Amino acid sequence: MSFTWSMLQKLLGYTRGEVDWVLGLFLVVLGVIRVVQIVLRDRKLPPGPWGVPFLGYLPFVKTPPHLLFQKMARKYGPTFSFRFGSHLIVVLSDYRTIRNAFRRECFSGRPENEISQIIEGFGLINSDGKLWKGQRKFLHEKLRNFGMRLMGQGREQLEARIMVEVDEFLNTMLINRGTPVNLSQFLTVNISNVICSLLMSVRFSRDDARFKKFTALIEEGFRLCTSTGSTNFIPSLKYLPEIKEINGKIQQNRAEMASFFREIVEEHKATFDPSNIRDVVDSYILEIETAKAEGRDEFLFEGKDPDRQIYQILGDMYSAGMETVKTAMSWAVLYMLHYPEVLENVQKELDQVVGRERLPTLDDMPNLPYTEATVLEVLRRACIVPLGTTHSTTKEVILDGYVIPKNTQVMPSLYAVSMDEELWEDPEEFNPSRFLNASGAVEKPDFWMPFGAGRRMCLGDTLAKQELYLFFTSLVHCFHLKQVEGTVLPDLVGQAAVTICPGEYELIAIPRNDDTSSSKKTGNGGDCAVVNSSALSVKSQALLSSCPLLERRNAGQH
Ligand code: HEM
Repeated sequence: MSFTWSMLQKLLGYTRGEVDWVLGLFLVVLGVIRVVQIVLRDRKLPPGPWGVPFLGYLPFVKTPPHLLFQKMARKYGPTFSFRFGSHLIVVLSDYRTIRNAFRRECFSGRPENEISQIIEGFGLINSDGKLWKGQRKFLHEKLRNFGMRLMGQGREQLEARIMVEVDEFLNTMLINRGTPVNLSQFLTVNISNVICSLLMSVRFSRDDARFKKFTALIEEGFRLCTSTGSTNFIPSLKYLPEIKEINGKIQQNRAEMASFFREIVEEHKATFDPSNIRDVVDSYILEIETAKAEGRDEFLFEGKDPDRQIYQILGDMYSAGMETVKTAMSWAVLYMLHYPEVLENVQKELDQVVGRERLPTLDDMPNLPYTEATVLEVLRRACIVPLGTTHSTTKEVILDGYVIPKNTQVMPSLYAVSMDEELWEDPEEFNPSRFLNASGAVEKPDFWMPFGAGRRMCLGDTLAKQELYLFFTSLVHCFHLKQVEGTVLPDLVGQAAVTICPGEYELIAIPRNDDTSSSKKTGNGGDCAVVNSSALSVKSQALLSSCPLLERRNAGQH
């Protein structure tokens, strides 16, 4: 150091004190220029709090982020910004702004972070650009072919698939009638089976060791990724030994998931018949073959390993489509226990429209406005995915007069929208009638958006709505639902992570036909004409026998 000083002194012909002074001034000027640059740049950003150097606003996050962001929107306005570590975050809380922004391609990127580096751009949820666009279009089209559509041909195919699981779920409830049950545990296998059968023609039984392993891996994956969330904002944390260890476990967890999916894909390849496309895996195998034959495999996967892409798609669709629907169902039942008068109204409507001899179908939905409104209200009030997914800007953009730089993380505060007092009267209140107009028909406003909006809106919203409707209506049509005496129900605030889940609870289900004279004996020794609907069994059997993969696992060979 002293060598540098003396060199400088000699070179410039100044004294030591003068060099110190000039250098000091130079550093101050640099500092001032940087501050002015930041102020000028940030002046065009949406307003927001400052935070502290290096960590930004992270140390101030003491409440669940969706609640904090709702408060911040009241203080800074519906579009605000702050820094988490080195990342600039913009939160949108106004439904018009969310819709306007997310319909633009420049808001459809995904942030670069630890997880995206591990995933390496595979799959759908964490990919972006041309690859994401191609995958989303392809999956959207294939899922529609498998009946994921609101109207028209093919819808009954998906309905039959869901009803196979509803049937089994109701029978499990029947076996356990009159005793306290944890609904969420019973739902896991049947909701998993809907998405697994659609994706890869796999159905598990509750006690299947592979199912237990599979769900344990998914749950562990979620937990591990959440525990390293801070590295997404402060990347240097990844060098800490604990974080290194967790990242190693994430890699190991992913390798085990990949070997599970590899087995499924190899089995599909061995039994593949292009004239009988059974599921999403078959659709991919066919598309890859065709693309290769036509020399356009580059277009489909941008040169990436096609099998790895299928594994990631299966993992993405399963993790996005299983926990969310199960959580929505658990909320729906918890709301019914908190609001028994709503449950009674739903049951009355079902009795009048559907009758006591069969289960509700999708075709009944237009004639069940109060029931449909109840499902809409559960999705609004529970707001299962409170902050949607994090988007990223692919270039500098102007939104509502603000300049948002490239690579800014943009979060939709769906929770703030569903609890906005200017949009909803008494938003805290659970009130299905808010979705009914003066003539009693369902009216769904533009600001009902539990599935997000725009280009990256939920890909499974139709399936989710149909599953929720069929599981929920079938359950309440067949059973009285009661709180277990001497227990306290969980509150309606829930526990927040990526999704908001209700606390654990048990309930007692009593078959509704127990108290009518039209009871029939079921194979399980319970009394419930509706659960024993023979029309349902015919549909379910037809679906099961149409696909040997489904039939085999159902017969318990795995
Ligand atoms: C009640 C159930 C569900 C809710 C509340 C829900 C909600 C959401 C939300 C809010 C987003 C993010 C939208 C955004 O940030 O712009 C999303 C994305 C997504 N959802 Fe769902 N979802 C549900 C069920 C499902 C199901 C059943 C599937 C699959 C079959 C699914 C597949 C996806 C996928 C793949 C994405 C990411 C789309 C992309 O990145 O392009 N979701 N969902």
